[in-house]
Amino acid sequence: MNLKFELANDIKDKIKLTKDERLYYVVPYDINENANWNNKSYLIVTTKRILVYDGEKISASYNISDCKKAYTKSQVGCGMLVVNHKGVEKHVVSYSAKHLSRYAYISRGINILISGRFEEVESHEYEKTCPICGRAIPGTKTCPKCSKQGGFLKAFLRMAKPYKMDFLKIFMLMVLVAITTLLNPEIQKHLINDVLKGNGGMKKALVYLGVMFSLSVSIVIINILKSNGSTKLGAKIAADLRLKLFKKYQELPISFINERRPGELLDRITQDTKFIREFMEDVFCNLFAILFIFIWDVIFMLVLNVKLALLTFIFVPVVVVMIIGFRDTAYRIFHLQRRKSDDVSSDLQDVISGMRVVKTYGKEEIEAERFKHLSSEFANTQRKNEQFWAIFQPIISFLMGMGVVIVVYFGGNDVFAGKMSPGELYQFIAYTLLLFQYINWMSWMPRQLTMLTSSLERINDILTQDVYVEDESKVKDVAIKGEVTFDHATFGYKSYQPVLEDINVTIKPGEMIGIVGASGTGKSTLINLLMGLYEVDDGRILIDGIDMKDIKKKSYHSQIGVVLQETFLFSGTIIDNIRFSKPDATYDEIVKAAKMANAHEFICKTPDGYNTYVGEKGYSLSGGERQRIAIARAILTNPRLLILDEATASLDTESEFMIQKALERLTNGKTTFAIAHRLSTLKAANRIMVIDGHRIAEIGTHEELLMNKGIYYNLYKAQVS
Ligand SMILES: Nc1ncnc2c1ncn2[C@@H]1O[C@H](COP(=O)(O)OP(=O)(O)OP(=O)(O)O)[C@@H](O)[C@H]1O
Repeated sequence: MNLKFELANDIKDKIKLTKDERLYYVVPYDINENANWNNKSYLIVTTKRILVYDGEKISASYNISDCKKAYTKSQVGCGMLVVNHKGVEKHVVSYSAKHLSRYAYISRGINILISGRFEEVESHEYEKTCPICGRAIPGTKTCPKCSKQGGFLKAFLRMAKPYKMDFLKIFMLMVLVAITTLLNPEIQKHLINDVLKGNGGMKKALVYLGVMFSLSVSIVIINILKSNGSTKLGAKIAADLRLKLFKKYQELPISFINERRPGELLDRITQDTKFIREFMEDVFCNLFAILFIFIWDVIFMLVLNVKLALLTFIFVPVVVVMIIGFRDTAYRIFHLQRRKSDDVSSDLQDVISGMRVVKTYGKEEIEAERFKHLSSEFANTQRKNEQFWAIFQPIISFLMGMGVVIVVYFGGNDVFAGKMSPGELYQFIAYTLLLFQYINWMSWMPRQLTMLTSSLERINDILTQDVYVEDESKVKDVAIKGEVTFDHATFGYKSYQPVLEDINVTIKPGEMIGIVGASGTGKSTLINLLMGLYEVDDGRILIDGIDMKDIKKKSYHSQIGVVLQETFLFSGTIIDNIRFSKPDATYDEIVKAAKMANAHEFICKTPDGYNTYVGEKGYSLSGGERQRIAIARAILTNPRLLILDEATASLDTESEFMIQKALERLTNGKTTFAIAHRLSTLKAANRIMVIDGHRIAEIGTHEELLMNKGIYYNLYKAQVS
């Protein structure tokens, strides 16, 4: 997200930077003091001042040294930046919702300057609206309308690069097809002129027929080889793209995955790669052969009879203009169709994974109705798309076909006038028919290319996303002892909405800390940060005094264990699921872990013991059983840091007892973060941390917090009574 827009020179002159003053942020604001839309107005932040440029003049200026704090206020569809200037809250600028994130960064940047530091804030978020056309960007990194110019060929070449040799082989076969195809009319001319006009005998005729036969057989053989090669190449490219996308999904930050709908991500792997494969099989394998034939065909026609050739091409410019004219419409409809397809896939995915809830509440009909609506919207766009091509393509074929009529009429006249031999006219008509046969094929090209462009764009949107790559020279393997420090840690899922602010706490190695607080206060967020799923926006998380960012992710994750309320089991056997945390664990290690997790007994009672297949999400196991598998998973890696998120919530007393016992074994001597709503489950905790109002509201032992008579005391009282 751009935080430093380019300023015109006349505005720069008005800022009048002093000698040691630097320009840090320049961002537009679009609502003026009368609540009207505003253009070309900027908020400018230098190392010393906050300036407001209202489109004509610098209308306000605040010295940073006089400010205490900057913050943003979100309102419906808009927001405002406020600074505390000389003790008075000053409204600096207002902006529409599209700038909410941008101003969150700016207020953070101003606060850093207020605190006397000079780090510049950067934003890795993408723009939500296109800076060129101003439209909302619909689920892709760049605006589909503005990005498509010139980008397609590059994207295609980038995709094709690893398969150079395969492309070359197919290309050679295409050239062979073209040569053999173009030779046929030449032989036919000789057959008519040399043999049929009475100059040659049966022997000569048989020779020509033999050559024609051999050419036809060669065309068939080369075509088979070519189609085979293209099919293989198409399947190979599609498989490679699927794998690349899959790997990329795993590398992308969880925030990116959360922002996209599952169906949309799924469609890019299944549908878009399928379009590319189909393009390779149906279009690409003929593309160059046809272009080659086309060019030579035109040359032959011009050599044979220039006048006739030019008359044949009379409609070509009309067709080209039509194709260019309708390119944008075709592109837009295709993009819409792909998005509607995403909607259908996402809804289907939602309903299938939430089928239990749907059935429990008897909402099958409502869901079917919703699906029907989405499906018919998709069908409508698909219909519009097909209708468009159903009209467009025959018009193009018709226009091009008119050329044959012209050839027959004018060519016939030339033969009658003795300017052309019948063989030459036959050859010319053969070339014209060939030309129109391929033009007809090419009239499908805009459609195929639009499909390919749209799919390539959606695939590239994912593949070109920036991912955080560890700098091998900076990160290191660390044997964790277990001290965890939150040092002024601040984080929000949305940059303008902090969930946790200025968290400061140190947890000693082996300490168990309970995390409590009302629902939605940020308990899970705290452990999400600790699990490395998100990075803090400000401040640091230190593990044994080392910034988490400087520890190799693989090394860190191999030393943490997690037991969450909802245990996700992959489709596979129980043993596979336990082994997930440590793929090289031996059978004995797994059984030992399962015994410690109080899981061995129930596993032995399942039909195939450790080899029992647990279906998708492990539905065939009870909540308590799944939980114990998760504990066994955690035990297996002997983690130094343990994260328990309501591990015993919603379990019956017996299960809870079994799990408590297993957890006691697991947590022994390990730094443990345990979230709990039922405070009784935190008896073993050394300290308890209460989160409220984005911050740590209270921290201490159970007894200390009770004596405080604060939030914890009230929560405890409410639960006991
Ligand atoms: N992936 C997400 N994207 C955006 N906002 C989120 C996300 N996850 C949580 N939030 C928001 O962050 C806030 C804190 O959520 P969090 O899950 O950390 O609360 P919690 O204290 O664990 O709640 P609970 O006790 O109900 O589980 C909530 O307002 C929630 O809506």
